[in-house]
Amino acid sequence: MATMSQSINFFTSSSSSSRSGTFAVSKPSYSKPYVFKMNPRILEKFVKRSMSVSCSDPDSPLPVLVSDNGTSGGAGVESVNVWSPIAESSTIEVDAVTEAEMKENGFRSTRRTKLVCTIGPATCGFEQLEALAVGGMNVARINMCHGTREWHRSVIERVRRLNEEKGFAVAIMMDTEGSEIHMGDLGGAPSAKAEDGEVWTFTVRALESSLPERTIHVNYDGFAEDVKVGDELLVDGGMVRFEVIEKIGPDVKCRCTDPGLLLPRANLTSWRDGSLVRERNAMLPTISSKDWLDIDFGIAEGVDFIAISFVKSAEVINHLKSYIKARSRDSDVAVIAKIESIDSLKNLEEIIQASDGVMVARGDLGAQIPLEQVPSAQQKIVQMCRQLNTPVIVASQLLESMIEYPTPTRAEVADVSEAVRQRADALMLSGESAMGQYPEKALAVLRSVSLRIERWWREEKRPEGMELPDIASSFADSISEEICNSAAKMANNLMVDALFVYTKTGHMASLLSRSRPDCPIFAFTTMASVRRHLNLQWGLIPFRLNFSDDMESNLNRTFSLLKARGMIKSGDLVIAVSDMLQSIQVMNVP
Ligand SMILES: Nc1ncnc2c1ncn2[C@@H]1O[C@H](COP(=O)(O)OP(=O)(O)OP(=O)(O)O)[C@@H](O)[C@H]1O
Ligand SMILES: CC(=O)C(=O)O
Ligand SMILES: [K+]
Ligand SMILES: [Mg+2]
Repeated sequence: MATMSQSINFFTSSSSSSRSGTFAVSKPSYSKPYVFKMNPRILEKFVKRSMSVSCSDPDSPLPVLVSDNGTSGGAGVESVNVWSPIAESSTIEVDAVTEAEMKENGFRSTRRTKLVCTIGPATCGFEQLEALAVGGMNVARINMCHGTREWHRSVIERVRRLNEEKGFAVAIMMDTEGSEIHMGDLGGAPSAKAEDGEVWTFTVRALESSLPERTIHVNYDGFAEDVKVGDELLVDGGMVRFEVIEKIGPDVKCRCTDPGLLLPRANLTSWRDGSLVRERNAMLPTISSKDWLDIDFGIAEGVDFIAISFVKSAEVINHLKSYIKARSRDSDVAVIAKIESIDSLKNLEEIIQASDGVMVARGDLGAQIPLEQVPSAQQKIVQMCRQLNTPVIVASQLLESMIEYPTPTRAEVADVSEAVRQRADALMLSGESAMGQYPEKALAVLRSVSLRIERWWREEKRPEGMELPDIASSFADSISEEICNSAAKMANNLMVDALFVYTKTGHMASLLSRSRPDCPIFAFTTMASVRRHLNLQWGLIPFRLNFSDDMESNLNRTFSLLKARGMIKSGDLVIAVSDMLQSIQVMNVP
């Protein structure tokens, strides 16, 4: 350790409410601030005189007590910058990766598109999760179709620990299984190959012992009654195809017409005369009894998002939202509607209105509508979500080949680019990160393609071309909406460096994000859970910060905190808005 010779500067602020005698210290190379405690009387004196103190004296008046790694510092510690003479709970929280990125490349070039990773056997260890967080994962998704309760709990626990220990704000999304019709788990085999012309039996029979050869269990009891001879049976939306040739009680004999690999629990759909068969299977509940148990589990574990598979109407979303409220009054679990059925496309607007977020679940969607209709459906959903201010995730097969290979195909890169160009809030990895061979590489591809396309968009100064309708439902909301629309427009016209928003609920931040401004949006919020929710939304850099109703002092404090950590500099032009004050402030960082 270097000997101590540099000075400590106190940045005082008029509103410093808690001169409790604890203040935080940071040095650029430490990811976490050091926290020192000192005699409140002495601190008060420093604060009053706004003075610089030299710590070179071993008998310095600073009785330094603790640092973040538990060792006690003291007069012998390395030189440090004291950036806030206030309680440690009032420091600013942002993850080390964002901070480092902002310092290195400037915050203008931070990534705007958010990234969701499905966690599975390839990524469930603590180090693997950390590598994903470092690689830019904003949301970790667990799919209740796979894995045990204990497994899910351990993943949630590790993500939580990662956030606590490393300062990330990775949100957790729990995805329900839904009443989809799928195959059994192939008796433990990782896959099975179906060859052209082979006859396979799909059965609803409860099989006690191991499965006979070329026999697949189907989870839906009505399967054998719903299908007819001549129907086409699609596995995973057409990865493998069969023709139904005979029905014998609970057994359905099928001949393979398109060979391929059958994966455990793969989804099944049947088609008749070019359309999806909708018999009794259309009556299955959106939320099954197993899903309700999983939802209870998710609420109890405090996940940030619950994604509902095969949503048909807004009703189920509203039903779940009131259930969540009833279960836990101050729960803020957000509900994501997965658009992956024909019915959801019919009721798209009401579903988007009712939901806190939407997922374009192209995997199953492509099994329910002809594949060539998926791109236009995606574009329509993304646009409508933006208009109604609902965050939207584009999911499935973005980099499918990277499950096996370390580089993506050109077509996959073009697909990712298109989703970024449509300005979706987030992109999602499924098998690529859950069970693929190159999860980190796949994430790196999403990251670099997003950054490149976003920059291209800004450099080309592409006109927005989207009218944003008024969405406010009250006069107060209208004011917020007008302020955010105008602030975003001003930010573009004045070419400001950043938008700042101080928001307790996150609503103002989402309204700014909706405008997709050229500059990044620094969203300051008091609650860690709001910070995690904002991590799903386009262009937001969420910070946790305790702030007051006094905007002037909030701004001064934020400037000091961010300047001291090298995240902004004097002269940067900023526009600030807040929940508390109905105004737009434009200023240079002092
Ligand atoms: N928890 C898990 N345990 C084991 N394998 C998993 C797990 N999560 C995902 N996988 C594997 O990764 C693949 C892709 O994951 P993904 O979540 O996209 O599932 P999916 O089965 O395609 O269903 P969905 O339509 O719900 O997305 C799965 O088919 C499965 O093989
Ligand atoms: C993600 C998902 O559920 C799908 O694409 O079907
Ligand atoms: K699912
Ligand atoms: Mg699906």
